[in-house]
Amino acid sequence: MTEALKLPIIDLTSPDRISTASSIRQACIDYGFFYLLNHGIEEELLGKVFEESKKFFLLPLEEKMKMPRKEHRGYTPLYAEKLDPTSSSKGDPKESFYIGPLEDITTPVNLNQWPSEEILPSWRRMMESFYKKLLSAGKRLLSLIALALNVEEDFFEKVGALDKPNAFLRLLHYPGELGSSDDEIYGSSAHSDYGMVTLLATDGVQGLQVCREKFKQPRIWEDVLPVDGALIVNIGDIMERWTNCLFRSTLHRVMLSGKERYSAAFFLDPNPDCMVECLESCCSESSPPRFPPIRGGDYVQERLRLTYAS
Ligand SMILES: O=C(O)CCC(=O)C(=O)O
Ligand SMILES: [Fe+2]
Repeated sequence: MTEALKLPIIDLTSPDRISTASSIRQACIDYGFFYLLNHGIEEELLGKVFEESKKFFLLPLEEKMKMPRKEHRGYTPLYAEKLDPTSSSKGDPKESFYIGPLEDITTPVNLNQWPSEEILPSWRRMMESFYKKLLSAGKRLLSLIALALNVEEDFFEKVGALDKPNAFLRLLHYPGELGSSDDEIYGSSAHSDYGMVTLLATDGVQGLQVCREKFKQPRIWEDVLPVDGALIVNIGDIMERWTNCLFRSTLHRVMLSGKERYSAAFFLDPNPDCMVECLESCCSESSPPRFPPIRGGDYVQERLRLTYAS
């Protein structure tokens, strides 16, 4: 049995930033998840993004396989990824498409791959516009998160996290038909996200679940229902490290229901060279740093290597 969780709702445009920051702090301590309203992504754009996403995933496999995931950009077919590396399944039954930074960070050429304009004419323009708006919402949110952590609101800029952040937009498609093995009910198996924050849009089909106590057995899973007009935001492992586990990077998964599902996750990771080191406001003599400092890029790289290992 699962219960639906009543997550806090945060308004990105609220003029009372101090009270918003305080609500964010509580949400990140209690759940590591919240809903975000007034994020600046119009419903019309979101509708078009899902339409275009659907068109892409409907292409023949051989067309999609012309852009296999390379440098973490492009298409991943069904079962390519196993988010829970301890699971015995052959991989997660979902397909996806990754779009990386529009402005490249370490290379002179942009590494993104795009479907041909002849096949999907407005696809690239639409996804680029979506990416930019998500990045802008993410940056505004991080200034509130900084306030929530009792540091200056431009903290994440000052430490270099937001100077060309390593942000990835991932379009996801979960199939409508259920597979034959027991493991195939998990469209995304249990995992936490790797970066600072994730902003998630869904097509309204239910499936996301969270487990608030990741170290407790048996695990208790609660549904996160879609809320009209809201993005679902969650804290990632890098933020958990920064905050010495004050903010939780909560375990989550997607259950397949037999109903096709589309979603789009925006993983806002810091610039790879940014050092992630316990905030002074999150440690004390009685609560020393739990993790050594690490380069953001090294941390994320290792996590990705594990999920795409087999
Ligand atoms: O599709 C979803 O609702 C969530 C996907 C997810 O958690 C992920 O890709 O990290
Ligand atoms: Fe996730």
